[in-house]
Amino acid sequence: MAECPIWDSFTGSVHAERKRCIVCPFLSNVKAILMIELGVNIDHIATVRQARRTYEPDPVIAAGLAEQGGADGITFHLREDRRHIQDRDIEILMKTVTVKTNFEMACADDVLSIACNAKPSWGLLVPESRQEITTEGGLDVVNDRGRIRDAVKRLQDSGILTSLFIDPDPAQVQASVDLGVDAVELHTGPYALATHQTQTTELARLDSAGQVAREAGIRLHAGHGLHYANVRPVAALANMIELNIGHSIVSRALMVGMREAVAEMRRILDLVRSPVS
Ligand SMILES: CC(=O)[C@@H](O)[C@H](O)COP(=O)(O)O
Ligand SMILES: NCC(=O)COP(=O)(O)O
Repeated sequence: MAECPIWDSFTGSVHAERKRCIVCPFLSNVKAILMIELGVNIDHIATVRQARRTYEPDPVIAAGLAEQGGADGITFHLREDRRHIQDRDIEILMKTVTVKTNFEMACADDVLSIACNAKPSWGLLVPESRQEITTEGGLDVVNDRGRIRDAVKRLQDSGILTSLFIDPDPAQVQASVDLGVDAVELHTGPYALATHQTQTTELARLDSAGQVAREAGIRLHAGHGLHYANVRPVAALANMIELNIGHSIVSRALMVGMREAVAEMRRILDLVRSPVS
């Protein structure tokens, strides 16, 4: 069977001839219509643990509970400052997670080396600065092509599917496509922070950026700041394949537990794509 985005997402393999394949775009469309993949980011389980520099709560256990709640993938961001996820977490997660692993990192030599050794399903390159409270924007692929291309190649040479965290800007999407990545993850922070009046505009930006990805036949992902009340319009965007959500799920998990918090988000996403919705 020729490997295609659907086959890729289940096996983590890459369809080398996707560019010329006439089946892939069709199957990718079918999959995007049928289901949204939920990547659960467990960073902020580790934030609580690091508040005391202790052993609990353990993001590894949270990942297992997230899987039981219906996560299609586990996302973790090994920051250069190690403010939350630790190298130890990566080592154990790679031995215990049974769904897709999505390793977020800056284009930095040390974390790239760790990722290439760990060999997660996906590597998501994100911008990073020590002073930021959280990720503030997307990668500037248009103006930083060389450094990003080198990081993408290192991951691809290790057999890792690659994605770039970018602002919803068609030029950034096209620059990402030109680097040969397997997906782009659109930064939904501005959408999440938008007022009722500007949210429609932000959604339109996400949709127009997503159109470039769709036409190029690469996977369309989104994340940052999504929560139970604002996720549906983003999930409903044409050909949206995967959402990565962390802070809001972990916040809900503090009240109802990780498994239930993930299951609640799963139910919302399934309603968005079910024929009855
Ligand atoms: C890129 C992104 O939005 C998240 O995946 C990121 O990992 C947020 O985590 P921080 O809270 O560490 O910025
Ligand atoms: N890449 C986005 C992600 O993994 C989760 O971001 P957030 O939901 O914690 O803001």
